[in-house]
Amino acid sequence: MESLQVSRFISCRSSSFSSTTKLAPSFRPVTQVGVGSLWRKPNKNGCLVIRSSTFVSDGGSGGAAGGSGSSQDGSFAVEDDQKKTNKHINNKINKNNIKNGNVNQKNGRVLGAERDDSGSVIGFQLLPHLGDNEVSESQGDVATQEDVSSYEVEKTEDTEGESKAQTRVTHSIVFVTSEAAPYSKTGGLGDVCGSLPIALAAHGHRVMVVSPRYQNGTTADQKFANAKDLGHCIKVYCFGGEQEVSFFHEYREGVDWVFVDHPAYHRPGNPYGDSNGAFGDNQVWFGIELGFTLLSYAACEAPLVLPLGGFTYGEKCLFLVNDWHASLVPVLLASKYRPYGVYKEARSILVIHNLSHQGVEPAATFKHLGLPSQWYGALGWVFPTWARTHALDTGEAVNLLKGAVVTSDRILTVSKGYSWEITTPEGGYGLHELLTSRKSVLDGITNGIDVAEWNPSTDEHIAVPYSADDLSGKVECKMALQKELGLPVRPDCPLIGFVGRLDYQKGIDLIQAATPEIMEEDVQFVMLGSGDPQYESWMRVAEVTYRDKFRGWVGFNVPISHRITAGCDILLMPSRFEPCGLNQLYAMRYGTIPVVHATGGLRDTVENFNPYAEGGSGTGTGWTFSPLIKDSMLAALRNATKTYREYKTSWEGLMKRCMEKDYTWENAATQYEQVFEWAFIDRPYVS
Ligand SMILES: Nc1ncnc2c1ncn2[C@@H]1O[C@H](COP(=O)(O)OP(=O)(O)O[C@H]2O[C@H](CO)[C@@H](O)[C@H](O)[C@H]2O)[C@@H](O)[C@H]1O
Repeated sequence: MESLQVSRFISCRSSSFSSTTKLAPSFRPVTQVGVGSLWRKPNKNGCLVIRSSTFVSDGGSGGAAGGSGSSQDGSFAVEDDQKKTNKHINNKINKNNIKNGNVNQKNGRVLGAERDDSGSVIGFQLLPHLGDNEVSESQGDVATQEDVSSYEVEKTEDTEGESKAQTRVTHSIVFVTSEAAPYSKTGGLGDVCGSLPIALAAHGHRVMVVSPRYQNGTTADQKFANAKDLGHCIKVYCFGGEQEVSFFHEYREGVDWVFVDHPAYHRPGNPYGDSNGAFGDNQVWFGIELGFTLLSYAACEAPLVLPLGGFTYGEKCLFLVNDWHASLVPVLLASKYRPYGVYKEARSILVIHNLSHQGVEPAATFKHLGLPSQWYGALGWVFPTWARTHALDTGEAVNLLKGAVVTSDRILTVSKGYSWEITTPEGGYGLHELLTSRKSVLDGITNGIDVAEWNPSTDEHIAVPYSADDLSGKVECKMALQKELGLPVRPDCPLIGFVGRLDYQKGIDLIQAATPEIMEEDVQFVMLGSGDPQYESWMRVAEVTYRDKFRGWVGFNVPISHRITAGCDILLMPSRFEPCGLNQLYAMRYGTIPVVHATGGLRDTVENFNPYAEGGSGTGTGWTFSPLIKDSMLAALRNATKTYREYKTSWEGLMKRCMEKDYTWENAATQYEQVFEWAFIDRPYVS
């Protein structure tokens, strides 16, 4: 089971549930979430009551899922309150329509909300009917966004130069992720969840990102300094007890960054492990399952209970569920919300950044997740016989990612190539048949990059700025890097780089095997990475062995990653599989030529160099090699270094073509929007 990076032997705790729904007496509002957790709002007595009367209890454990029979308790109060709220909003909109001369509201459309500087909604834009240019404005009370349809008017010019209004549907989007740059990035997932939300917000969507508030006692804690405690708690019943979770919030670049706070996120190390390795593997620390279970629960409640900028996101939202850490979200929607009339119109999209991590736990973990027992099948997973530890091992497990595969409305991967690979036995890590069964809702969208952060003409981390029009600064960046790393300063010597996690996925073993032969050439090689201690040690040894040619920087260092990207001539990525890959995109933007294994997103984004095309001026942006063996990698590297040395004009053409590629998030965000539309056209997959 080396390739399937799952842990199988995590200790479990007992669970108890409660459907207590009373508002805590303290100032901090506390919402309790257990079996039967539903959207609720205070009734006249200040109690939080839930819609289905069956679920209202006065505390204690054992609240069971039941039918939706009526009673004389608070459930009707909620419905009444809800109707009143809607009526109030409708009245408000009508009044403003009349005030603004738009009396024909019946045929009208409510457009996007208007916000003040802090992000609070201060009014809604109304359009009398689709295609009409007239837009009136209203000042409304705060409300949930679902109370209004979300449309935006864009003024565009048609071919005759006349301006005309177009409508664009906007959504309330909730990203759920274990990491987001700049707060908690450890890899590409953090990059994507730090940038895509901003790009979507710029398109007019209301966007929230829910991720943990990690505190590990280092200066990294400061990254959360601007996030303020919202003073709102929820209680979740899982892992054998009542877990109190609170929320912090920062509004930045048009996005609501919501951080879930709980002691499970307060410990040394990164989100997935400490110096002893990944938490799941060392069997010592169990907080990772608890932490990510709470993340999903909190993310489901956040749109309902957090009045961000004055009003909640409401039920009609779109959850973007990133990887296994957030995979309980669609399961919770299907098992604990929709059966009771909540989130009926919400949709969820599973975004797979890396299928090799699935969140697989012993079957006994299921009872700690707080899910109704009949939902075991959604998560249940059986290891193939060869992967079992002994003759009596039944191989039974729960697989969180599988839960999302079978309950989310759509599935996305981060490149088209990878979306196909995961439906094959080689790339599907045991889920290929399930993924194939959902092929009609499976798409791939290539990641974008943050072109502001990764811009060689403005990058503050590099020695000298440069651009495709003036490449002179690049060689100075190279010399500065050689100097900084204590390598001989040789501007003409090909400098090869690697940046990334030191992981089986990234083909470090191949680099290790090929290094003696690479070092026979007149080249220099720089590696930056952290991860598997075995590879970290090897890098240290290689640095000593090849003192004038090799540098291995062990650690996670963003400024150095920029300097390597700018200073190297060639970036090596022999990834075993690569869902998208960001470093080759950064490299291309910096005129650093990628040499990559032809897999997944690498094959989609790097075009093999053809010196004879276009009448000899050449096409392509790098070298792709296959199969993944040492000799084919070495051959590709030799082609690259030979071109660098002997065909300067071709090399410059390669650099310029790379630098002119468009990998902005703008492009990707537009494709995401198309998938959002498809998600809302279909009925919820599990309703
Ligand atoms: N030691 C170090 N110091 C500084 N920076 C470092 C670093 N190690 C890695 N990084 C940075 O972390 C990011 C890694 O991104 P990748 O896309 O290459 O890989 P990752 O496998 O983490 O992501 C997964 O998710 C992403 C996003 O979808 C997919 O592109 C990818 O294929 C998939 O495996 C880059 O920004 C890189 O510069």
